[in-house]
Amino acid sequence: MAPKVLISDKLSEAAVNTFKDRGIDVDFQSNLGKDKEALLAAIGHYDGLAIRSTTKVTEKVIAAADRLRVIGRAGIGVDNVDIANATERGIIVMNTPFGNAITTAEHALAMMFSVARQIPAADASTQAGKWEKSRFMGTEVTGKTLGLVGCGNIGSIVADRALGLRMKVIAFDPFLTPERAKALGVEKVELEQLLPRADFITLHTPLTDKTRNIIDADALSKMKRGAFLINCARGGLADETAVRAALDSGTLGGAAFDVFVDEPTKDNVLFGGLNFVSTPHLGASTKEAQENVALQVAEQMCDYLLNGAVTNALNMPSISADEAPKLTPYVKLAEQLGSFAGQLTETAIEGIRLEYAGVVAEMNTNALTAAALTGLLTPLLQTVNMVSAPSLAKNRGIEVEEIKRAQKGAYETYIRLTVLTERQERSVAGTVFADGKPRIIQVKGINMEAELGPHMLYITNEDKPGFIGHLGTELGNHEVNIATFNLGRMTAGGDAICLVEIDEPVSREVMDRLAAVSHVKQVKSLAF
Ligand SMILES: NC(=O)c1ccc[n+]([C@@H]2O[C@H](COP(=O)([O-])OP(=O)(O)OC[C@H]3O[C@@H](n4cnc5c(N)ncnc54)[C@H](O)[C@@H]3O)[C@@H](O)[C@H]2O)c1
Ligand SMILES: O=C(O)[C@H](O)COP(=O)(O)O
Repeated sequence: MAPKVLISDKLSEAAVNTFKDRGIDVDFQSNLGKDKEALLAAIGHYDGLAIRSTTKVTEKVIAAADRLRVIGRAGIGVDNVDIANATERGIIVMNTPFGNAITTAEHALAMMFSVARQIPAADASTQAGKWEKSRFMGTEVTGKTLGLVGCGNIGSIVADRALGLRMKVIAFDPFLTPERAKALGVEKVELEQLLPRADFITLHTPLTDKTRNIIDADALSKMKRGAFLINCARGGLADETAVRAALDSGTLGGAAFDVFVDEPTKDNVLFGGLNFVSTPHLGASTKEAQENVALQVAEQMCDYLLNGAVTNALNMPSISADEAPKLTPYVKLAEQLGSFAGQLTETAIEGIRLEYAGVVAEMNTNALTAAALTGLLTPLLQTVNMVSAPSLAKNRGIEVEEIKRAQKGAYETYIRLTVLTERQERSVAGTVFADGKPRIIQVKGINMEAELGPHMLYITNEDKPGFIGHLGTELGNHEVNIATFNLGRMTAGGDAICLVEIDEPVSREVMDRLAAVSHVKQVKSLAF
């Protein structure tokens, strides 16, 4: 029986034709995604679900999706899909990371011109029969400074176009290397420098714990008076109430938002604000982009449903069926090493070195390097997987070096990952034990044997008596349960590292208490 796909959002007909041409049964119900009950009733009949951002693929939908094998997002953001649940159910979630980037960058620029020249208000006034020529005094963009917050796919296209408009472009993006910034023709700056310098600020980051409300009342107060703010990325990057206050007070000369905290938004605090321009999440809505993403997602879904090939999956490494059983624990190890190093690195990464020793050196190290890059980039990029990680790293100017050694050390086989930044080199190494579970065996040259759990504390300290007791008491006092505790030290009384697995993440307050424990140099919470 041919696989059956449901399209539950407004996708280009190009997707329907692709599915049909490749022999897949397709139901195109473009409004089904808006009707939760109807979606729940229907989903059990399909092997594939193709969506945009309207359909919410919740735990409930996934539970009802008995046959579902693949969810294809025709677009970039997958915030509307419960990926953890899909993964648990063995359902692949794939997206099309580049298909609508140009179109969205163009929308951000359209929004910039809209606020610079107050076009929507001038249009409404003119069509109302008024001729308010003196009311609408605009701002020329030539020679002005555009501040990008986020300089990935879309941000870098915005930068390119803005340079063509003879703007000066500055960018805040912790993952942007100086070389990449130079190649793009943008000046890499810190957020604190960007805020007071930019005449226009445009947001192009994913919504993460670090970027939520990145433009809050404090950030707005540091901006140039009368500057303009554009958000065509994700609702929640800017605090809507604070932006409204800044429009009312004149701190902001205007703001243009395509995306909102709650969507669809019918009654928003920003509506009616002075020189506030809005569009209903239209960033990706051009015929060209919609055709790109629809065609791409349909091809990817067909490849998977018909041949088992995996492209742009967010929750599955691309490994062939033969290799899978041997490689899987090492993929997990490589991803953990990357994630560990990525979470410890706070400056731009210039390169990484992967050393494969022993039996792992004979395996598909390309897949393992891709897994390490996935772990490394995941804290910063919205959608990264083993397929996209190597090219994303390359685009960002991250050099990747692989060294393979046949000889064994103390361990039969191990992987060491070294991150190279402007300031330093930092290594972390691990192995896979006979139980198939990865272990960390060395951090910054200090030996230890630690299994990584979902919530970890990484502590660097001086190896001095009393430290463990003090730390344990502090954790106990705050009801933090320790699952595992691992210590390693360079020399007796010298630098030491402590990796603690805890049952729940700890609060900022507890982190501050731990940082104050005697002999502690640094405390970080890590998530895996
Ligand atoms: N409005 C729309 O219709 C529309 C369309 C497409 C994409 N988007 C959204 O646009 C955003 C950007 O998409 P993209 O494809 O360019 O993503 P991307 O992953 O290519 O780029 C995101 C960039 O943000 C940077 N970043 C991450 N954390 C940061 C932080 N704390 N501070 C500063 N920079 C940080 C990353 O280093 C990366 O370079 C996403 O939120 C995406 O969902 C919106
Ligand atoms: O993440 C995306 O690709 C955009 O937000 C576009 O969303 P849409 O497909 O619902 O227009």
